[in-house]
Amino acid sequence: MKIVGLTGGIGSGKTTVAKMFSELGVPVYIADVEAKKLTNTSKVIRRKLIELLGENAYNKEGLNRTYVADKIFADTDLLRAVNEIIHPKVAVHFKKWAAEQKSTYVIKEAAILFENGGYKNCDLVVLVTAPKAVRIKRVMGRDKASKYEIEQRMDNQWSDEEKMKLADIIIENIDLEATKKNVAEIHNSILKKS
Ligand SMILES: CC(C)(COP(=O)(O)OP(=O)(O)OC[C@H]1O[C@@H](n2cnc3c(N)ncnc32)[C@H](O)[C@@H]1O)[C@@H](O)C(=O)NCCC(=O)NCCS
Ligand SMILES: Nc1ncnc2c1ncn2[C@@H]1O[C@H](COP(=O)(O)OP(=O)(O)OP(=O)(O)O)[C@@H](O)[C@H]1O
Repeated sequence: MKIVGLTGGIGSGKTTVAKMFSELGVPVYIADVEAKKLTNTSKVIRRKLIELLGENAYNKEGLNRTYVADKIFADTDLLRAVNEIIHPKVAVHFKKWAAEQKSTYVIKEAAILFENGGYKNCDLVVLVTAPKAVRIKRVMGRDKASKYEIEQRMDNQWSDEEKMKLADIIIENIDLEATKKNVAEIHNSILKKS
């Protein structure tokens, strides 16, 4: 079974694209969603995050996302330390999940697949791109986040130019219908080569 990585910067549309693969019957693993679940279910992660960020890292609902985001996206060392706590656990969880799937290939969607080296465990990497200004507008519409908060996250992610050097396939996600057609073609091509 092949592992196809799917990545892209904040607001590029990778979750939208992941959904299109899912609609074609491909099992999709959304690393961000699973990472969030693990921050609330893993006692080890909880203990380490509290050690690193203080008691406020958690509240009654679980991970205090606003508090954590404010801290880590303004401090590269803290962000790296948080990634080092969470990402190895996600990698183990993904491996287990992938082993249970019965399909020619699976999609692993992750925002920072290149940045954390996760792409090395993929047979193929699909990169979703869109101009920065478009991405900012999309996320402002989706999350009610400020331009500053979005740019802070972008600064902690590689640029599209850097990612393009390592990607196998690039989807420029502007027009949704064109993207859907592109996804269907990529899907057929992966199936044909398998
Ligand atoms: C830091 C947290 C609490 C912020 O939560 P919040 O609801 O504000 O943002 P959300 O999770 O929806 O993320 C929105 C986007 O921010 C960017 N982003 C999130 N985490 C990271 C990261 N570690 N490094 C760079 N960019 C990131 C991504 O583009 C992501 O899609 C949350 O992202 C989290 O729990 N992160 C840990 C899991 C993780 O590392 N996920 C990212 C890739 S697997
Ligand atoms: N081609 C498109 N045209 C218009 N809106 C789009 C397009 N693609 C995605 N969107 C919208 O833009 C927003 C961001 O898309 P999506 O959540 O898929 O991005 P993402 O790359 O997963 O972002 P993040 O890294 O923040 O999780 C969503 O509200 C989505 O509906």
